[in-house]
Amino acid sequence: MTDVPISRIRNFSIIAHIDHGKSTLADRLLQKTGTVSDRDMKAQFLDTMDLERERGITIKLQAARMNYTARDGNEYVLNLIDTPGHVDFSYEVSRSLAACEGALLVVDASQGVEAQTLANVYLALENDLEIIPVLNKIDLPGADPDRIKQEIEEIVGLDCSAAVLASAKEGVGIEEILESIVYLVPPPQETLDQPLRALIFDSYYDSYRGVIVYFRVMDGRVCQGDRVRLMASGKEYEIDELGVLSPTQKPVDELHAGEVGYFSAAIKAVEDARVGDTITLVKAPAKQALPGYVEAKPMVFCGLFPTDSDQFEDLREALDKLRLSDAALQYEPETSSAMGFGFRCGFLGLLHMEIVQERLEREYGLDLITTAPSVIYRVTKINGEVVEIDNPSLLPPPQEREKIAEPYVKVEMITPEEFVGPLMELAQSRRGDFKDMQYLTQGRTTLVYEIPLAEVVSDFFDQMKSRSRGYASMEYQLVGYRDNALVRLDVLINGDPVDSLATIVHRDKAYYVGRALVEKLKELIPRHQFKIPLQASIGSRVVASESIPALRKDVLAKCYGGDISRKKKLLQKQKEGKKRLKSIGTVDVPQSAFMAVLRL
Ligand SMILES: Nc1nc2c(ncn2[C@@H]2O[C@H](COP(=O)(O)OP(=O)(O)OP(=O)(O)O)[C@@H](O)[C@H]2O)c(=O)[nH]1
Repeated sequence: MTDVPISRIRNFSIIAHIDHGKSTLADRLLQKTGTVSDRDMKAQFLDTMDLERERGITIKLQAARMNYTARDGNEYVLNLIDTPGHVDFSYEVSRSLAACEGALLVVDASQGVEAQTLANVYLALENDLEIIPVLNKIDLPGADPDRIKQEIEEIVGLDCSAAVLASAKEGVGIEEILESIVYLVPPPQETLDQPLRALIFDSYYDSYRGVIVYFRVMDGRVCQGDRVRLMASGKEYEIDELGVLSPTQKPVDELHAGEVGYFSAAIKAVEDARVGDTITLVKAPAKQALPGYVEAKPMVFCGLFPTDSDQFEDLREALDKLRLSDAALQYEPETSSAMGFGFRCGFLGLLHMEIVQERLEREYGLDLITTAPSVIYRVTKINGEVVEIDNPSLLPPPQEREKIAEPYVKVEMITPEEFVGPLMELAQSRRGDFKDMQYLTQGRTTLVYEIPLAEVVSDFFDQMKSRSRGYASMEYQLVGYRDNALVRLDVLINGDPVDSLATIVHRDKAYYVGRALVEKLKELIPRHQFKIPLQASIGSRVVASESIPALRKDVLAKCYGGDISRKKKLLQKQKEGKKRLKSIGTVDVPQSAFMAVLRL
């Protein structure tokens, strides 16, 4: 593949808000360049994971190499590097953008700029990319490209005179987009003579070949069979297979500066070849790694417990396997007096957490109880020691604590004007500090707040969507830690403290949260044959209490008459209903109770 001159290579990615048409556009580009024949065109080629397709979101980024003969008669190689569309994965987005010289900014011409779009445009600008605005969905009756152009110019400060009007669905404007990429996106730099440096922008685990690493060669060249070193991990490997993605894997002998490809090298787990790491040659190593490598750090934690304690080892195996393909997933064994043996797991964010839970249940057939998500608190003890706590039940007792700090995020929301009131109310009810408000075009507004992360990881996103009837979008980033008057709220069921229901809350909200929590639990825990007291307490002080009255439930009561098979069916049904219950002392508590604290 080295016959491609660097001047004819273009590396680009697509930035878009969810549903603005990124995948549809990528499909069209692959079709138009003949990279994928129409016959092979599976809808949305770039999203391969089942889960992604079902949820319609892009989680893992991938790449595709296209050959395009431009109007100037020359043949170009266009590498499309896909980016994940969710804030949890913004580090991966930034690395894939670092592998490009340009980006298509796809905006739905009937909807306009959204928070996610903005966040990714800023990442692209930080990486000095040439940005080409594309106004998609111009076939829609509500499309108003001129207004959206103006909006992009005002908000992003991007010249939209060369913006392309397109309909990915109907194949309009596709050639213009390809021509813009050729003419506007700069070619990679000529750095063939320098020692090899290649940037890993993605990797995935293949059970037969080990980890497959996707990379962009920044300097020098790499050949099949070369011995390479990953500069951050320090590990060395011999390349088994080197190739390009067209878009399926196709082996080649060599890749040089500017090119995008993959290699496999019997790498056992993705954590050995992390996104952002630099590949160099063992025999002629580069002096300095490429900038920007960071190890992804989990922000959200929760406990995962098998409903059936016999499944503990299965859960461990499943987590070990998932970890091979997900370097950001962290876990360690946790023992809870209420839930037994399980794992405390760390995730990049809420979506990441949901994806992992769903995969564990779906792909590994596990039946799990999940505790409410928590963040990392920084506790300064009286003796001056600072400890980080990701599990409320491990908070040192009050007499040992001097102060507790919690992480804050800057939340940026974009919303139609009429929802500004409800959204401000929401942010304030979540202890948010107002920072900024700006009017955009056409009655839309940006709202900026600093809010404790703990308040955002509960159902903030869902609330924002429901209060804005789905129209608002948001984005957040960590801004640091702040001391607050925080306390641990314990929950006692039938007199037993349930460690997995403990939460850390602001002192001013403790009474309210405690009250709401016991009321919710009363609703969620089924009646038993005895009365169950429910209490919320701070230390030994009970702040709220309720009780679930006793009930004698005889499912066979309705079944007078002697139909034995019907009786059996009812008993079986009752047994099934008991799955996903956890016995706390003598009380069966359903999964929903552990998440109750989220929905207060
Ligand atoms: N009318 C119209 N619909 C389009 C156009 N492009 C995409 N769509 C539709 O918009 C929806 C979202 O398109 P996708 O391509 O999945 O959007 P996406 O940006 O890839 O979404 P994520 O993968 O979730 O980030 C789909 O139902 C598409 O059929 C277009 O030009 N016109």
